[in-house]
Amino acid sequence: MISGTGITKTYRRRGDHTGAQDVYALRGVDFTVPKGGAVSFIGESGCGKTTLGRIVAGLETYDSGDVVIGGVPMTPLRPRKREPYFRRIQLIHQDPYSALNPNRTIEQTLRAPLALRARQMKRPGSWIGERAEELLSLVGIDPGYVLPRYPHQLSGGMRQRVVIARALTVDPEMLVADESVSMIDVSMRLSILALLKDLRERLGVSLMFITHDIATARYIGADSELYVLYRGLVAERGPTETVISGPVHPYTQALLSAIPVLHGLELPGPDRVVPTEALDERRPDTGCLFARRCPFRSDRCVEERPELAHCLDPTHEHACFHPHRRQVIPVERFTSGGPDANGTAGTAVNGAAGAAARVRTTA
Ligand SMILES: Nc1ncnc2c1ncn2[C@@H]1O[C@H](COP(=O)(O)OP(=O)(O)OP(=O)(O)O)[C@@H](O)[C@H]1O
Repeated sequence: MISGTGITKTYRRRGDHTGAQDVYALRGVDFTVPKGGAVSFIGESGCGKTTLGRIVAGLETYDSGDVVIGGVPMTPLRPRKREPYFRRIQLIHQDPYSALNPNRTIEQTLRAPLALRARQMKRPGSWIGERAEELLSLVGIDPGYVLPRYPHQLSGGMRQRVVIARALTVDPEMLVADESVSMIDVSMRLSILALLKDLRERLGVSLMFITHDIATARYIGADSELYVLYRGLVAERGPTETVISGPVHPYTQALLSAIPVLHGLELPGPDRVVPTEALDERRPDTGCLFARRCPFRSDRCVEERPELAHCLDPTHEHACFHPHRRQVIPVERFTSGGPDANGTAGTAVNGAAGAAARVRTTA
């Protein structure tokens, strides 16, 4: 199990004309990824998703809180002692092209980490080549074709599979997929998501999915958990289907209503939620961070910050003083008819969101 408690991260910037600049990227995030489980983090740009993923993968420092890997808290450990733990968590970058060294063939790319692994596991040299082929087959590409080639000779989808194969060289406990399908051709997206889902089932590897796309979060597993991040805090969390079908926090409702195939919230209606705001993360706001955009705002929201609290279902939590339960009515087809602009695979992925197409007030 991998968890985080109270993780905060503030980027210190040198001041511009407005003075001192601290950017509050994470303001105290708790999460748990069970062994073999899948957890998605969604939220709009700048809410801290990537920062959290990088912290969990050991690639970014944090100010306070802790990351606990297999029961071992990382904060008290010296950086060198943390390394073997963080190696169990592998980040899959959103851009498979920049993630691979253009001057190395795929064989060279895989050999380096596998040689290290062979030493750790006391395997003979012949194991390295065999394992490289095995891993490429596992991610669904022909080793004979791919091994001698350079990244630029492969399609984006193939490159992303190579990146996943490289992540698997260390036998990770968890993969952190940060918008891992956002930069590849839409026709390949669904197959990469299917691959990650398949790896979870076959290898028991946990998945931490970072995305702005609720449909991607939904696709990755019916048993997964969804965390909705807003300005560095968890606004709502719970089983993915529960959150999508009964969003409680007004921000989650606004996110759902923003999906193009949705009809929007009937009450209060997306027009009553201020849809965008030039986020200024340099202000240490008091009260609820969503208050300025929220149609349900009260004086208490402005003065006091809501903590996560249980909904009726104890696995479902929200940070709102005025939770309004709404229910999503699944629809079978797009009402607009025909595939969307994303093409066939995009339709399939977004089709999952299409099922969450109407939201109505139940309480
Ligand atoms: N290296 C950095 N220096 C200063 N500020 C940073 C740095 N990295 C991120 N930030 C700021 O921290 C906040 C959170 O950024 P982060 O990239 O984690 O958000 P995100 O939700 O992943 O956004 P996106 O979906 O656009 O990638 C943003 O306000 C961002 O501008």
